[in-house]
Formats: sequence, structure tokens, C-alpha cells
Amino acid sequence: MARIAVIGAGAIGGTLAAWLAQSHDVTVCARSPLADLEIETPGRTLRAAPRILTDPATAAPVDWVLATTKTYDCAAAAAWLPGLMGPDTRLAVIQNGVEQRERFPMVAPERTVPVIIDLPAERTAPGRIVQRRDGTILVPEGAAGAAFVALFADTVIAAETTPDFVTAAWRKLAINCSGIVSAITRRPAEVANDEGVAEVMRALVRECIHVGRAEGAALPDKLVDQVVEWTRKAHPDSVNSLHADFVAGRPMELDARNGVIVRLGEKHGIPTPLNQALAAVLAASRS
Ligand SMILES: NC(=O)C1=CN([C@@H]2O[C@H](COP(=O)(O)OP(=O)(O)OC[C@H]3O[C@@H](n4cnc5c(N)ncnc54)[C@H](OP(=O)(O)O)[C@@H]3O)[C@@H](O)[C@H]2O)C=CC1
Ligand SMILES: CC(C)(CO)C(=O)C(=O)O
Repeated sequence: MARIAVIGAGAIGGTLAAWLAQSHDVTVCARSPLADLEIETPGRTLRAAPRILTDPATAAPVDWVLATTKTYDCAAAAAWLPGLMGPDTRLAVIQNGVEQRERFPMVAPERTVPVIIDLPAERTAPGRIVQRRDGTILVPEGAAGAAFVALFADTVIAAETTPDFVTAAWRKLAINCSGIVSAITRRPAEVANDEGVAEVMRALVRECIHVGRAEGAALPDKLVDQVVEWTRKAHPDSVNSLHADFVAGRPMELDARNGVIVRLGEKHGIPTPLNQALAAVLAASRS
């Protein structure tokens, strides 16, 4: 049994905390108070009552810290680390994008495990989450990755190591960058059935592929159509986390999902006009 602290009790943090609490000692480090966790999963309603802390001063060292806030909340989330990190603690950064390690520069890279998660989940109230289907987790191969994978042995989440994490992260980014069409149209995954919107998604993914290849990811041309097909197969009412932030009036992970393609594209001299334009349009539709 491992001692695990999950920073963030949102869609991903709440779901992972509930699954891990079935066989580990789990503490949830939350910004807003909540009583317990109830996750509506495809197979059953999962309930858990982990220890819940709301004050970083009360945190004690654990074996694993799982950072599951949005990327724009990393600086605030880091306030939990001095209390949670002992000499052997590892930090798993479970966030979208391709810069997981860079977001927590205060932790040594060798103690940080970047995590790519595919687990569509939506928070409906504090501690109440709908998990749309069983999920997958990918981490870099090596001792730390293998130890992280072992935490999920008794869950429905298929966790694996990969020898090519760079490609795994960019493949996920290809899905995420195209998900901006949902936030712009305020329509869940079913919007991908609109052929005009699907063409926009393909163009976003093409830009992502060009930049990802320059960063060392092995991304096939067929990924362009695969992203559209994957979205069409998702639950039609599935709301991606960018769309969820937009409708809730929260900040958005625009830099981590589309801006990063523009930034790294500039570094390599690769034009990314569509990711740039749609991120600007979505940001402006707030102001
Ligand atoms: N949702 C999904 O289906 C998927 C999301 N992802 C990625 O996972 C990451 C997390 O997303 P998601 O779970 O959807 O995000 P949510 O917005 O649902 O949850 C984030 C949680 O972090 C909490 N938080 C923010 N700051 C702090 C802090 N300083 N201390 C403690 N808690 C804090 C928020 O608190 P509060 O309750 O006060 O808002 C919220 O509960 C993102 O990078 C996202 O892109 C990846 C795959 C799927
Ligand atoms: C692709 C998807 C929808 C689920 O894994 C996601 O990453 C998100 O909501 O941010």
C-alpha cells in the first residue's frame, strides 16, 4: 500500500483518487472543500472517502504526489510540495500538453514522472464526477515509470510504460489541439460529425504533426483522420476539459494545448496559423 497525495479534486484528480483509494492510503489536497468522492463510471458507481486537506501547512510527506490541477494552476499547486515531498517522494504530473516536467521546475527532473492520461471525465459538483469510459495512462519507461504503473494494478485504468514518451505526448496533443472546435462551437464531441468542422480539426492536427516531428515525435500522416474518427467514436455528449473550462468561465489551457504548437512551431520555423488563429478567437470570445 502506497501513500499517495493527489493535488486537485477535479475530473482527473477526483477520479484517480477514488480508484487509488480502493487499495492505497490516499490524501486529496483540495483548493475548495469537499466531503467525499462519488464517481459514476461505465460499470458502477465508485465511492471513496480519502483524507481531504485544504491547507498546505497540514500536509505530510508521502510516497507519491500526483499533480492533477489544470496547467494554469501549477504555481499555486506547488505550495503543497514542501509539505508533501520527503527525500524519496516522486511527483507525477498528470496533465495534458508536452511540457509536464517544465511546469514544476522546483522538483528535480529525475524525481518527476510526466504522465499522459486518456480518461474522459467531467466534474458535475464538488467530488461528483462522470467518468465516460475506462482510461489509459502512459509514462516513460524506467524504474520510476514502472513504480507508477504498479499503483494502478487494482483499477480499471490501463497504465503502461512506453519507450517513446515524446511520441505519446504529441499524439495526445494532436487530439487536444483539435478539441478547441468544441469550445468555440459550445458543442461536445458530436461536433466532429459535422464535415466542415472535421476539416478544421484535420488542419489543426496537420500543424501539430509538423511541429511534433520537428520535436522528435514519430507521428504518421494517418493521425490526421484518426483524431477525427476517435472523436466521432467518443460519447457524443462528452465535454473535453477545455470546453468545460470555457463554459464554467475558468481560465483555459490554451497555451498548453494550442499555444505550445505555435511557440514550438516558431522555434522550428514551421507556420501554425490555424492553431494561432483559433486560440486567439477563443481567448477573445471571453473578453
Ligand atoms: N477532464 C478530462 O477528461 C481530462 C483532463 N486532462 C488533463 O488533466 C488535467 C486536469 O484536468 P481536469 O481534471 O479536467 O481539471 P479540473 O478543472 O476538473 O480540476 C482541477 C482541480 O484542481 C484544483 N486546484 C486548482 N488549484 C489548486 C491548488 N492550488 N490546490 C489544490 N487544488 C487545486 C481545482 O480546484 P477547484 O475545485 O477549486 O476548481 C480543481 O478541483 C488538465 O491538464 C487536463 O487537460 C487529461 C485527460 C482528460
Ligand atoms: C481527450 C480528452 C477529452 C479525454 O482524454 C481530454 O484530454 C480532455 O478532456 O482534456
